[in-house]
Amino acid sequence: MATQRIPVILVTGFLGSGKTTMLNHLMRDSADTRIGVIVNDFGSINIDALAVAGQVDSMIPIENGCLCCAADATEMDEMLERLTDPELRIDVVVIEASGLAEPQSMIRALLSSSNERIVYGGLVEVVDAAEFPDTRVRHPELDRHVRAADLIVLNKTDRVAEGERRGLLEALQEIAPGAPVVAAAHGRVDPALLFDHRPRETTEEGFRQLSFADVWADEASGAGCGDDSGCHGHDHGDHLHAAYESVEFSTAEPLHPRRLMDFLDSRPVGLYRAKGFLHFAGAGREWKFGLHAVGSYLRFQLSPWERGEPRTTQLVMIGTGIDADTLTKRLAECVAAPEEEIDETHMMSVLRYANETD
Ligand SMILES: Nc1nc2c(ncn2[C@@H]2O[C@H](COP(=O)(O)OP(=O)(O)OP(=O)(O)O)[C@@H](O)[C@H]2O)c(=O)[nH]1
Repeated sequence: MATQRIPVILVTGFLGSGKTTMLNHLMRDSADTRIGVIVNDFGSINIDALAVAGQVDSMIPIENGCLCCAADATEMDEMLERLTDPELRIDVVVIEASGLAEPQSMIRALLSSSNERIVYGGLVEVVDAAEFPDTRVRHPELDRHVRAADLIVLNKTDRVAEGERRGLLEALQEIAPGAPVVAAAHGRVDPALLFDHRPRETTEEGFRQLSFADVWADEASGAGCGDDSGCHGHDHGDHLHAAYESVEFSTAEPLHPRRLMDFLDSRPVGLYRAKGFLHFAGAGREWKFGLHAVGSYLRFQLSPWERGEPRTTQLVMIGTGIDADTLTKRLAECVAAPEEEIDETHMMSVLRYANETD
């Protein structure tokens, strides 16, 4: 009897669009499905892996670099080999790409995989409804990413008015005619949209998966990677991540809430994305503050520290033209001195941005 192949679904989308949030939702809503996850983060501290840990059946984190460039077919195969080990009984594999990944390169690596236990399950592109119009101006190549998608998730619709939402849906239809688009808030999409995906079939609605030939055609038009990193066709100049850099900061010393807020309020324009966990001194010390900044958006998600969990601050900042030394120095200045008195009023500016967990 032929064994069922395991679908491998790619989740892409620009920095902070809501990929991890959607992944966590899928985990929570698919208790009957065993999901294997590959999480790729841009930076050596894998915040996304920390954010989905504990909810998945098996996970391989990949840090420090972009999977779309690191992964030639062999490397991707090694990761999939581990996740599709029959003993793990995984039903579906989801790869969360970094927010700067090149979808076509990843599709190509999957389509050329020699792993006979898998089948390419399609590309889901998450679009940030609040940021997309501006991001698209800065990065016109995002249109190409949207066109590569088998399913487009217009996320964060809670952050835009009804008229804007309609305009965005129309814009996405124009970019990718016929592609299915689903509007969502907090990544809450029906898991059946992903797992019952049949991207190899063409339907009347024009739902169609990119073929290997399409991907190579994109290569020829300049959408792929350079040869020197296991990619083919041209250089990395037009990859989103070519223009971006990441800076990491960690410390076991607690932070002063007001100084940290001063830092965030005056963060450099080029610093588009910041994420991680914060450990504050004083009134906030019992809480772990998840930090998310996307463009001008800022949110903290509070959760209690787990028993025995080391209380540390771990931050990843991603942007263009950011100066690592300056950022590191400014963050080091946010560390609270032992003799400093920190009371509840110092926490007020932080708590204004606090949210319940998604
Ligand atoms: N208001 C609102 N916030 C959202 C929604 N989806 C995600 N967020 C928030 O947006 C921030 C970024 O979400 P993530 O899921 O980490 O985004 P990501 O695409 O995984 O980010 P990167 O991996 O850095 O590219 C977090 O603060 C989320 O809580 C949404 O639909 N509405």
